[in-house]
Amino acid sequence: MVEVRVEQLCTDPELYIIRIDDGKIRYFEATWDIPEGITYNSYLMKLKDAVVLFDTSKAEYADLFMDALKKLVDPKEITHIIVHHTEPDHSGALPKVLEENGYRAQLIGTTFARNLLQGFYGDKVVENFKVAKDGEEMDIGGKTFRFIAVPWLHWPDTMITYVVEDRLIFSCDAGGGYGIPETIDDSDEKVVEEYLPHVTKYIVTVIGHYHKYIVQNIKKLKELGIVESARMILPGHGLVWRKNPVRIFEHYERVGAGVPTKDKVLVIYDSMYGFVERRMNIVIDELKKLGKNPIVYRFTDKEVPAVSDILGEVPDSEALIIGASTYEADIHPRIRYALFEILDKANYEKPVLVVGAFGWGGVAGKKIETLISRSKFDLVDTVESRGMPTQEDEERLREGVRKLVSWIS
Ligand SMILES: Cc1cc2nc3c(=O)[nH]c(=O)nc-3n(C[C@H](O)[C@H](O)[C@H](O)COP(=O)(O)O)c2cc1C
Repeated sequence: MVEVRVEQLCTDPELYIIRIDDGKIRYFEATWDIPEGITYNSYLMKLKDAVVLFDTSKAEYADLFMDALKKLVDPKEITHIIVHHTEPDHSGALPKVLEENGYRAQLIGTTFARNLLQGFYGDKVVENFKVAKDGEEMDIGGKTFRFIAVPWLHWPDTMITYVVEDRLIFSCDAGGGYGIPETIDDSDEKVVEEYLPHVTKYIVTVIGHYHKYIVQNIKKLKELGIVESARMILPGHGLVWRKNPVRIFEHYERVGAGVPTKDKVLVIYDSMYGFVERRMNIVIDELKKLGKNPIVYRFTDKEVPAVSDILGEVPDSEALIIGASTYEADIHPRIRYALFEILDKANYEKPVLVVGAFGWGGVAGKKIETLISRSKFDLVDTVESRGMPTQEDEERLREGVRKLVSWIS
């Protein structure tokens, strides 16, 4: 189901959110399973002699968006449209808004944003585009709007807006998450607790490839002194942060840095006929004996977990154990894909134990070893053997887990 929510966030300045709750989407960016859905947040600020729109929505929901917008303002009255990020989940409805606005509004964004919009929607859309330089300030409707570039959060075009007098941070993708929270803001702790894992999953799947920029850009914002004193952080997805605005960026920092949750070990494996699974049961048993908390994802002939969920588990794991069978002289395809995405999106300095099973010649273990050695992960050991695990295999597997655990502590 798709719904639109419009709420006034504050009276001074007069600020509204237009939130499209997309419960229809299944695969964000045509890749990431999100049964939890997503919201696209746009904001409207009415000032003395200016009406400012911050981002829009997806093209698919342009009519829904326009109907909601028209309840707040005549589109012709919009004087400025701030484009923080041009990915079409935020810019898709822009051509429609401009059409109904009669192309009167000035667009504000980075040079990259200008070029991307032109590529997506043509020349007319960028006819009245003002390029904002990093740190540049503009007086709009009697308020100081400061534009701060945050490249790679999540594209090269991305910037945030800080409204100086009101200490408001419009952060677009930075500070966003998957899910359709019941509330608009972070006032309900239960809602926040349920939402934060969706934020982690969003960070890894969407921005994970650039996760070093998360830490860098949030450091930059902190050094500018705008985070600690922010009255609200208003992202392009998910909750608005006003009870505790710093919390969302602290969460982003923790995910970006891969800060572990004590004792959490992520265990991923495939098993076609149960041989890898027998090994993983030994591994899980040993982990539990050592007081660890294994979080297990298995690919079998009955279960196929979403890789997006697996990715969301990586940043706060202390370590990973990957089990794979050899499949046509390669890594089993499900683990190959999951591993490829982990190494691309969730590449952290964390120890890894590799477990393998084969029929006639082990290849998966060696291939995983090579991939791990080229990543930030640290290979602790590879325990690979043929068919049914023997007593000796069991001892090697338990020893491998002990090595992994001593690596963590
Ligand atoms: C389609 C298929 C391809 C396989 N390819 C290989 C291979 O190239 N080399 C090999 O040593 N074993 C191969 N095997 C055997 C498996 O690696 C072996 O049976 C392993 O123990 C499977 O563990 P599992 O039942 O937990 O998946 C293959 C098995 C299947 C079903």
